Amino acid sequence: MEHENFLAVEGLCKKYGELSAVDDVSFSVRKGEVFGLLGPNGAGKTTTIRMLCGLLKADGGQITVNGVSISSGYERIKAMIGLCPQEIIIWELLTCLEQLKFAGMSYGLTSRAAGNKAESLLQSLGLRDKRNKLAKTLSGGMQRRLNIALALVHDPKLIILDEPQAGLDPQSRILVRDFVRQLAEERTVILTTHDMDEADRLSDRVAIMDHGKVLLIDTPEKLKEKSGAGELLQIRVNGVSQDLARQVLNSLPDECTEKQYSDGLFLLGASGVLELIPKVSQRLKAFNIHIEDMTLRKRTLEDAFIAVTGRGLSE
Ligand SMILES: Nc1ncnc2c1ncn2[C@@H]1O[C@H](COP(=O)(O)OP(=O)(O)OP(=O)(O)O)[C@@H](O)[C@H]1O
Repeated sequence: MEHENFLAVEGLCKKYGELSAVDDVSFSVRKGEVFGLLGPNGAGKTTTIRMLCGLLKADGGQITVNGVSISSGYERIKAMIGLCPQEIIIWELLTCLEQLKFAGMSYGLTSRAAGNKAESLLQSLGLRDKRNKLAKTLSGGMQRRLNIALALVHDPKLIILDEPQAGLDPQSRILVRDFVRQLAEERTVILTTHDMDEADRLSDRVAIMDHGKVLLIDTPEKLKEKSGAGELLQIRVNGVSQDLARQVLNSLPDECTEKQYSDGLFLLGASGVLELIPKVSQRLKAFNIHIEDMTLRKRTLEDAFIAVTGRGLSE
C-alpha cells in the first residue's frame, strides 16, 4: 500500500561543527507531486537530499518513505529511491546503452528487462541516436540527461534530482522539464534548484530554504501572492548612487507601498500600479535620472524570497 504522503520529514537537523547546515527542517511530499527545494547556494538543499537518500546520517529528526523510517528500515526502501546528483557521474568508456543496462542489472533486472528499460529511457531523454556512443563523446547537456537516466533504471517511486537543470542548454532544459513532469504522473519527484524560474515551472509546491531552514512552503502561485498584491513596476536607470536612490525612494508618492532599489533597478508596487507611472517618471526627471526601460511585470518566486529574507537569491 502506498501512503498519501510518500515522504515525510520531521525536525531534520545536520551540523558541520558550529554550522547548522540543516536546521529543524520539516515537510511532506504527496504521492505524484513535484516538490521543489529552492534556495541560494549554501541554503542546505543538497545536505537535505543527501539525508533523504540515506547517503548522510542526520543528527536529529525523522525521515519516512512510504511510511517506513529511513533510520530503521533503509534496506526495505532504498530500491524505491533514485538519486541524480549535482555532479555528472557516468562511465565515460561505456556506451550509453551499456551503462544503463549494466546499472539496471546491478539492481537485479534481467538482461532483457534492463535492455528494454535502457532503450525506453534513452528514447524519453532524447538520447536514442547516441545509444552506441561512448559517454565521453556526448555534449555536457547530453551527459546530464544520461545522468538522470541512470537514476531511473530501477523504476524508483521517489526520484530525487539535485539541480537537474544546471548546465543544460535551452533545448535540453525543455526536454528535461517535460520529462520531469511526465515522471510525476506515476511517481513522486523532489528537486533542488536555485533557479526560481525552473522551480516555478516545474514544481507543484515549493519549499523556500535559507541558512538551513525552511522559510515557506506552498504552491508557486500562493508563494508569489504572499510577496504582495498586483504587478510590479520595474524601472531600469543609469548612474544612480545609493544615496540618491534612497532620496528618490523616500520622495515617491504614498500610494507606492513597495519600494526597492538595487543594481540600477527601481522596483515599485502599489494597488493601482499603472497610475504610478506618470508620477514616478516626473519624480525621476526631477532628480535628473534617465529612465532606460520601464516594465510592468508579474511577481516571481524571487519576490517571495526577497519578501521573507530581505535579499535576492543570488546576493
Ligand atoms: N561536508 C561538509 N563539511 C562542512 N560543511 C559543509 C559540508 N557540506 C556542506 N557544508 C556546508 O553546509 C551548508 C549547506 O550546504 P549545501 O551543499 O547543503 O547547500 P545547497 O543549498 O545545496 O547549496 P548549493 O546550491 O551550492 O549546492 C553550506 O554552508 C556548506 O558550505
